[in-house]
Amino acid sequence: MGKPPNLYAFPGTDELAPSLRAFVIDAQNTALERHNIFRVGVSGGSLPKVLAKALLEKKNGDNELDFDRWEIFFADERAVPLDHEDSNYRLVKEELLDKIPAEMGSPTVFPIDVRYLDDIQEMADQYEQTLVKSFAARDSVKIPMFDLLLLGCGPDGHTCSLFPGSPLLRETEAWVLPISDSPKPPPKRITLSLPVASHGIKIGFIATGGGKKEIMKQIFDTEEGHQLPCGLINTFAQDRVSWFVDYPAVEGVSFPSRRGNL
Ligand SMILES: O=C(O)[C@H](O)[C@@H](O)[C@H](O)[C@H](O)COP(=O)(O)O
Repeated sequence: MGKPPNLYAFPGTDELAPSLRAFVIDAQNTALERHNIFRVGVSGGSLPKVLAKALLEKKNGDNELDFDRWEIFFADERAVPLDHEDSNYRLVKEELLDKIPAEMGSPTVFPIDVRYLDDIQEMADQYEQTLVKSFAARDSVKIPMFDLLLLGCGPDGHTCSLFPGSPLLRETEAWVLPISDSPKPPPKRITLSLPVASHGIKIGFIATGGGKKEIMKQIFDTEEGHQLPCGLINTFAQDRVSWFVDYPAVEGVSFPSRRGNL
């Protein structure tokens, strides 16, 4: 596997949160030094809640996070209105954005263009243009390199809306792809392509709960697991990847995890 990913295990999310916070702040500071902007891609699922715990629970003043210089993009999004219960934008807004105290600044957020709910290819193309404007305009890149991607892991090994065995995994050109038959509802979505998802300067996976232990064993302990979307990102991105998990999620996993702080 080359340089293996980092696997950090904690008793629960209360203990995981401070280390995830340190990881995010480190990525932020590196990005701000490098190009004065911090571009983050986030997924839906259980992640936004854990992220909010990591970022917002510090008491006694917080000058470590500079949200004014954050740009938040969606690693995947469901083709629904922004106030729909399935919307990842709505989830991130309610769990995190709405709770950021004014004195900590305010991120610039890039939701999908809901004029294209009935044409997800166009929605994906438009979202790619959104990325082009932020990334290529500044850095003239062939592929956007997010300063930080924060991703989840589904019980089948999917990440973003890249599902096991999907032809989307073979995409080499497009940055953003439409999917109309997602096995996890709702079916219509857009997602970052595998090359973009693998090119994050830092990539953090968050996986918690005993429901993840079987897939974690596959991803980390088997050859077949390396072909699953999460496993492919581990293989491509190597030690740029850090997993933040709780003990129930890695029960029975042989791959060495480090316990406690980074
Ligand atoms: O929009 C989505 O469906 C998510 O982006 C998806 O990729 C999620 O991250 C995983 O399914 C893990 O979800 P949990 O963390 O809730 O298990």
